[in-house]
Amino acid sequence: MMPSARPIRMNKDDPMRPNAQPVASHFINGRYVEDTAGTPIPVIYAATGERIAQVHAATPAIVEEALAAAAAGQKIWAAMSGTERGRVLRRAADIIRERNRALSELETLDTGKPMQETLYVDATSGADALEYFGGLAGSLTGEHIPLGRDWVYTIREPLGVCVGIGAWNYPTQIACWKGAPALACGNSMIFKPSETTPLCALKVAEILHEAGLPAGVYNVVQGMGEVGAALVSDPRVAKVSLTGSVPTGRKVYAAAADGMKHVTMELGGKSPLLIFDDADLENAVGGAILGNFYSSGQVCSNGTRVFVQKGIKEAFLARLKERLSTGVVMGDPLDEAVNFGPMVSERQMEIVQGYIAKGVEEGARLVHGGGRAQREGFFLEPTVFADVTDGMTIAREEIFGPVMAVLDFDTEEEAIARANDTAFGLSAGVFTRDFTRAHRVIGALEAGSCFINSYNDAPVEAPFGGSKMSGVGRETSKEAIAHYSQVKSVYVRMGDVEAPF
Ligand SMILES: NC(=O)c1ccc[n+]([C@@H]2O[C@H](COP(=O)([O-])OP(=O)(O)OC[C@H]3O[C@@H](n4cnc5c(N)ncnc54)[C@H](O)[C@@H]3O)[C@@H](O)[C@H]2O)c1
Repeated sequence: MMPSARPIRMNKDDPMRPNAQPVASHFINGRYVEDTAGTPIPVIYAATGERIAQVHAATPAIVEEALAAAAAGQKIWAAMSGTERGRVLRRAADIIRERNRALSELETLDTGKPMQETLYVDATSGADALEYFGGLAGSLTGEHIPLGRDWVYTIREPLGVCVGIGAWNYPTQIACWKGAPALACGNSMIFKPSETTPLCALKVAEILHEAGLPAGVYNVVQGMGEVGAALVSDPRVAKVSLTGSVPTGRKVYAAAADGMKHVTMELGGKSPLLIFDDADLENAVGGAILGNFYSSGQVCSNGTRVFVQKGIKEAFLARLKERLSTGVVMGDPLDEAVNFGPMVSERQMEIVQGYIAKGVEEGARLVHGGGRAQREGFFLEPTVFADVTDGMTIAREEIFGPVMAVLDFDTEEEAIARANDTAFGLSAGVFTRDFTRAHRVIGALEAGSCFINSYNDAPVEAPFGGSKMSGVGRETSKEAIAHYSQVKSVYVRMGDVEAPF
């Protein structure tokens, strides 16, 4: 058992670099906990390939400790008023904002994403979620349904112990997007971060407890798939929220179904971005850059199939190439001048390199990038393929890297049909100056999170999530409340019971 709160220590060998090594691997029942019998998980800084920390996967004893703590903590938490719960969440949001720089540095070390992103997006959006759901916590009420003399009232109740399982691209945000609505509703949470990025969620847990969260209400355990699977199948768990790939989603959904548990599935995508001839060229190019190269392309909602109408195609490609040639600054992501970081891991880099090779092999025209950057770490160049056709592998499978596929189209109807010809349905975007068309096209696209003349905005006030194979349920916004609570309905008879005999 270790002390529960401390700032990120500076590295003794390099005083300019924060020390990534956490106090211990897990955070359970309000404190850091270690069990070195668990499989070691190295934390690799993607910009250099060096090992910067190590944690241990949870042993069965750690999983049991977390489940017992979450079950006990949930009872205490649910007995508090919504306003009291909300106050804790809002206080945690304030602490996160005060420590934004240190938390952003940790996010950069965990993921390799540039400080230019992490300073403004990661801890900040986590704080937004805690603040937003903290604000809602006091108003999560049922309703009164009059039935003549009788009446029904409903009570919005927590589900119980919730399990959150994270992907590696937004470790702080995912820990908060799942934790904040769960806790606002009176649930407890056990969060298992991705084994690739185990550091940030520990800080979220630490800060929540510093803000007054009762012990056991938000716990973090480390581990690979089997730790996630052990949590999902435990009968004490009422709900599972996964952010991950479709193959993992299938497994987790099936395991949750066995215990009839609630699920939220935030899975992968191969989203279409439609650019019409009349679009503002600069904004369309900007949208395509945001939707393909932010976080080095490691964003689930990315618009990686960029359908460009033939009349604007050459101008679009020329301007895109120009902006990529002059604007990309690669380097140590801790340097705030850098705007393009590495792949999260060597493995992810190799997966993306495999897709680039496939693109070339299947006849797509490489118009920019395509190679590994000549530097240490797992950097790939931002890559653009033109003349991509619908059947090519790079147009069908999620790549999760900085690879844009540009496809041509003639008519609106054709673009919609081709955009929808995918098993995924996470996001979709349209760039046009014709607003009637914009709304008509978005209305016809099969996707959960859509954009008009913009791409990849994710404010906490708006629902986020996918349709088709991209997922079930919604995160963020008031919609998330329905996925972390259940309604009890109570019939109240004011007169006598009329029984048949
Ligand atoms: N829709 C979204 O909100 C969203 C956001 C980010 C990432 N993603 C998706 O996540 C994927 C990339 O992340 P990843 O490579 O970490 O995904 P992944 O599916 O490999 O792993 C996700 C998480 O599931 C865990 N896991 C693996 N097998 C499990 C099992 N059998 N039971 C329980 N847990 C298990 C992993 O340890 C990890 O924590 C991409 O497909 C991306 O699109 C989706």
